[in-house]
Amino acid sequence: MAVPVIRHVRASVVRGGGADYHDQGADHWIDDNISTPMSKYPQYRASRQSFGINVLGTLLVEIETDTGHRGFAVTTAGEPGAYIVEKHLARFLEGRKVTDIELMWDQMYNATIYYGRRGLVLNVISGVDLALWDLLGQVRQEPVHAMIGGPVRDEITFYATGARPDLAKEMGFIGGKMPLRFGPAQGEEGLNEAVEHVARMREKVGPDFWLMYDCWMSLTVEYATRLANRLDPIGFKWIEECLSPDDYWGYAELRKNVPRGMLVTTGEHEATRWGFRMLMEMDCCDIVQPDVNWCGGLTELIKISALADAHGKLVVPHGSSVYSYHFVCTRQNSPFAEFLMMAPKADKVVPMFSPMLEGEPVPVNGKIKMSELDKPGFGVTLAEGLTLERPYTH
Ligand SMILES: C[C@H](O)[C@H](O)CC(=O)C(=O)O
Ligand SMILES: [Mg+2]
Repeated sequence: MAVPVIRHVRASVVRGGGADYHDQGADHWIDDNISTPMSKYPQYRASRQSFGINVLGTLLVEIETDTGHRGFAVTTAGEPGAYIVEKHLARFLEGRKVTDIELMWDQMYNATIYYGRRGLVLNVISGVDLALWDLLGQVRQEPVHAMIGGPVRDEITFYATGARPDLAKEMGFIGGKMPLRFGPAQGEEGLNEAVEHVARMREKVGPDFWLMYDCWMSLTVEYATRLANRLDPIGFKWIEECLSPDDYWGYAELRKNVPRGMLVTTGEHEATRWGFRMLMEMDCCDIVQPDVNWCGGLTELIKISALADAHGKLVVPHGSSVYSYHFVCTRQNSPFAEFLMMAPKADKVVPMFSPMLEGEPVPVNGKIKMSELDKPGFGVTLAEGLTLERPYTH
């Protein structure tokens, strides 16, 4: 059988939620007084949108073959991402067989290395890579999970990230990860409030439900160590992304400092096998959290995961909806997954990439059954009625 050849690559921008899940309206828990590296500036403390967390928006990558097959994916990269796809990366796809994914990845990475390696460029490469996997699934009429080894369990178990772990418990999740609202910018009073908040939540959820803090790169080693020690007696599962992703040395120190049994997690803003190699060889954390939308896509996540397995680390990907679900179900060292609560008050389950995807599965009683993922590619289509803008062509 002749292998279909890629004919067209298109990149568009979509605003309002979707893969850029920080691009929400007013009064959303995800933008309400969260400790960040910008919290030291009072004018940027109350809202992450005030310093531009949502400037990029969602990038949509669509790929079409000479046989009329189509694949697509969304990621966070917006208009600059669209430029990179159209003006730079499309050349490595058009004319290639749909099965040449490894080769296309290698060319995209090496051709952008002089201005890329991580951040925006890797978000874009991830988006293209995921669209290629979706396309291959459409051509073969197979789910992505089946093409990367197949499921190792019947369902995926989730913890929830959001402002209301107490409600997440009622919805069947195994744990609740809260945004840290008070960090070094609020001094001792902030630290006390952060600890008291967990104590109040522990009262509501009982002794066994996991509680975690997402510190979104906003702490110092000294502050994170004190916070971890104060939280330990309350029962605390993990402390996440306490430091800048560049501070591998700080993470290594923090991991030694935290109380025995408390986990240190990080990696959502790390990219490629080489970035994760640093985290693992320096023993920076217990769980790595690559975001398949940002770390280099599925092609790279498979390598990161193998590296993590060899280092005895769990891989619990950050967010990323179906792109993460199709991976997590295939790996023994990814025993559970994250679900980001995108309802503004975190009081109900809505699809993580709302309102962009049709057919996006959601956890029911904290679980998604494998049968939900048994559709070609990533099993989703673009929602109807979206406003797509294609700012560049090639
Ligand atoms: C809640 C966090 O600040 C961030 O918005 C999401 C994240 O880091 C995570 O889900 O993990
Ligand atoms: Mg996080």
